[in-house]
Amino acid sequence: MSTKSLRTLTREEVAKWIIIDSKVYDVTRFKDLHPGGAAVFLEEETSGQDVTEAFYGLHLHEVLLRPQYQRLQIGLIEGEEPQLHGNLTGEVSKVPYAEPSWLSEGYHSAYFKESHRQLQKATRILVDEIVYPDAQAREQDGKRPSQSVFDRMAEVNLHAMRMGPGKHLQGLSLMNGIVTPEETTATKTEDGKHWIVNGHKKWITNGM
Ligand code: HEM
Repeated sequence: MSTKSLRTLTREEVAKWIIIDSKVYDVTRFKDLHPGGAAVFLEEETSGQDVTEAFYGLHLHEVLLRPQYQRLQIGLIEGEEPQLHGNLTGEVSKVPYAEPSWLSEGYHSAYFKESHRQLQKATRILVDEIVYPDAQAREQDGKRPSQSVFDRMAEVNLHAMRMGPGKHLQGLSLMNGIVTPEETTATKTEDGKHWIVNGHKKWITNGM
């Protein structure tokens, strides 16, 4: 007979485990705190079962990424790999209408060029990697956003860009040089009758 000491489990305990995308969660203690009620975990088709479909029908993937729920995971089903991932860093969401149309696949815009896409992507990476994790952690401890987040935003001159176009952008490297601030000049012709405008006009009220 094997001498390996095994943990003794009650049938009730095992029934409190559920599988979501190959990950095993122990919801014994959590069940009474569950916003959707404890009853869902006691049903025959939930307790001890693979509830991936039911879970994703009622929750966002992000729920499982919250630290207090990550802690509920006690294991992984042998030989299986989780298949469902949230948004990858910097990627555009594939959820219909979750993104502005100019970012969606197959959409061509007369206004947005490659440089706009590069700026959008770099900004999203910064938000995904620096801003979002800090926001989640501050949500937990109730403290103010970390100074390091503001510093990283300032490094790429994000604060300056958020103030819109203007002189304050002159000479700055924006988002590590992805965007170059343009200077528009207006000089009078020699006869003083006309203006010569150099640069790009981005907005024309009433199209006039
Ligand atoms: C580890 C497992 C689970 C966790 C961490 C969890 C967490 C949560 C959270 C945080 C909410 C609040 C709403 C939200 O933020 O989305 C919620 C709501 C809910 N959950 Fe769960 N849940 C789990 C499993 C399940 C399962 C297996 C079912 C059913 C089969 C279920 C059914 C519901 C229902 C019915 C609601 C209420 C939805 C509403 O009011 O619109 N949950 N759950």
